[in-house]
This record gives sequence, C-alpha cells and structure tokens, in this order.
Amino acid sequence: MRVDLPMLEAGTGAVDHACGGCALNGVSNLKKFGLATSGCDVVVALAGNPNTGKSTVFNALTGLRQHVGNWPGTTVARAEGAYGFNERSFKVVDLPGTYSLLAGSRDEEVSRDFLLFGEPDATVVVVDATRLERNLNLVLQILQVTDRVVVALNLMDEARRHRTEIDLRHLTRALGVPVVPMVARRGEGLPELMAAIAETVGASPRRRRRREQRFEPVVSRAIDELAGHLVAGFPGLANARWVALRLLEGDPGMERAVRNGTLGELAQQQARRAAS
Ligand SMILES: Nc1nc2c(ncn2[C@@H]2O[C@H](COP(=O)(O)OP(=O)(O)OP(=O)(O)O)[C@@H](O)[C@H]2O)c(=O)[nH]1
Ligand SMILES: [Mg+2]
Repeated sequence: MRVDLPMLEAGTGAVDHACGGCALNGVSNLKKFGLATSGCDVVVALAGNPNTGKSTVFNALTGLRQHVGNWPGTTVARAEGAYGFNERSFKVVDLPGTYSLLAGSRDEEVSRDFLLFGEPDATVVVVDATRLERNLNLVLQILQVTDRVVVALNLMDEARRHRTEIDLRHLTRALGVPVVPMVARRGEGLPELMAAIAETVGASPRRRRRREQRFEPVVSRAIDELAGHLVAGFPGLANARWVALRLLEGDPGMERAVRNGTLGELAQQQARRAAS
C-alpha cells in the first residue's frame, strides 16, 4: 500500500532533528513507557477497539518512519512512528486494541495506562463506522480522561456499502470533538485527520470540553473523598477522580496498579514533569 504524504515529500516535516524533548509533553513522563521522544514536538496516541484499522491509520500516517518493539516489561507489541505536518513533528504510538478502559487483559492495561497517565498531547480514537454504537463506548470513556481527542471514523467504504448513513454534524456536536470520516486503507481522510490532530493540540483549553460523568451526590462525595486520599498518597496523580471511581467499582486492574506500585511510580513521574 502506498499513501502519499505530501507534507513529508515537500520537506516541511522535520521529524529527525534532535530537540532534546517534546515541547508539549514532558519526556520524563513518557520514560516509564519506554517511549523515545527526542526530535518530536507532539505525542499522539492511536486507540480504538480491536480490528478498527488503527494499524492501517498508523501506517498511513507514518509510512516507513516507524519502529516496532515491546511495551516495557511486557510482550505486548508496540509500534511507534513519526510524521511531519505544518513544520511540526508528531510522534505516533499505536496502542493495542481495547474495548474499554476498564482493563481486563494485559493489552488493555497497557492502553489504559498510556492514555490515563502518559497524557499524550492528542488521542485519536479509531472507530468502525459499521459498528458505531458499540465503538462509542470507548470514545465516551476516553473523553472522560482527556479532552484532546479526535475521532477517526474509519471503514466508511464498508458503511457506505451497507447503506449506513451517519449524521456527521450531529455526531461531532454530540461528542464535542472533531470526527474525521476515513477509508484508511486507501488513505482517504488522512490530510483531514492530520489537520484535526494539529488543531486539537493547538486549541485553547476553553475550546475543549472534558466530559465529567454525573453522579448522585452521595456517590460524588465518595469519589471526591477517595480521590483526595489518592492525591495525598500519590502527589501528582492525573485523573484521580477517574481512578477513584474505578476503585469504588472494584476494578481489579486498578487495584493491582495501586498495590504493585505502578500508580505511585506514574504519579511521581507526573509530579516531576509538572515541576520541570
Ligand atoms: N474496507 C476497509 N478495510 C480497512 C480499512 N482500514 C483498515 N481496513 C482493514 O481492516 C483490517 C484490520 O485493520 P488493522 O489496521 O489491522 O486494525 P487494527 O485496529 O490495528 O487491529 P488490531 O491491532 O488487531 O486491534 C485489515 O484487514 C485492514 O486492511 C478501511 O478503511 N476500509
Ligand atoms: Mg493493530
């Protein structure tokens, strides 16, 4: 498969220079994830349900500029790559497919940890346009932990073939983030995806909207109380309310992360990053 990336060919995408760290994303925060961030301005995570075309989008974005390895301490494969757009360099991480952030498998845990605590500058959620309803579950969960999201509505050729009509304007408005229709296998929608990512990274926080789940006051108070303990125990922890809710639900993966020190380690790195 060949996908044209005019901005690379035009030489505007300086992805190989050593900047000594990302301007937007603290390098220290990503060390835990074994991510080499030298020479990049922006870190983009590619998430999505299994088999939605994440790797196809990744290949289309990065072409041959990619590297395949494992997530530290695991046998879970990880692909990272880079591309240039508007004179900035973007590092892309292809995450394992996941149905939810309530990690069940090791693959899901890796994706969850990166999205929650790696704090990428932007997260692209690749969704299958023919299974929109099912795929939106993950989109809504991710919108609870970050507001810098772009939805890549992939497999639009299949949706058209099935005569599935999607009201893009309505979907975009309902989610409050850009939705880019794509046929990643043919490179359709790729320039629009790159532009949406760049715009999302550059948008002021006021233009972005994080979706907080609403709860009964008694539940909300319990979440706040536990979140307070978490922040006291793990200063610097991002998404403490989200973590608290998972613990209240008895999420075994999150309990493991607290017990085995993973959460503490991640919080320490986040605190160091905030102080630098
Ligand atoms: N028709 C069609 N097929 C696509 C499109 N994008 C990807 N595919 C196909 O969908 C299949 C899955 O694509 P992948 O890119 O491997 O999906 P993935 O999300 O990385 O899958 P996992 O990593 O296993 O979760 C492959 O056979 C792709 O060729 C598209 O836009 N249209
Ligand atoms: Mg893949």
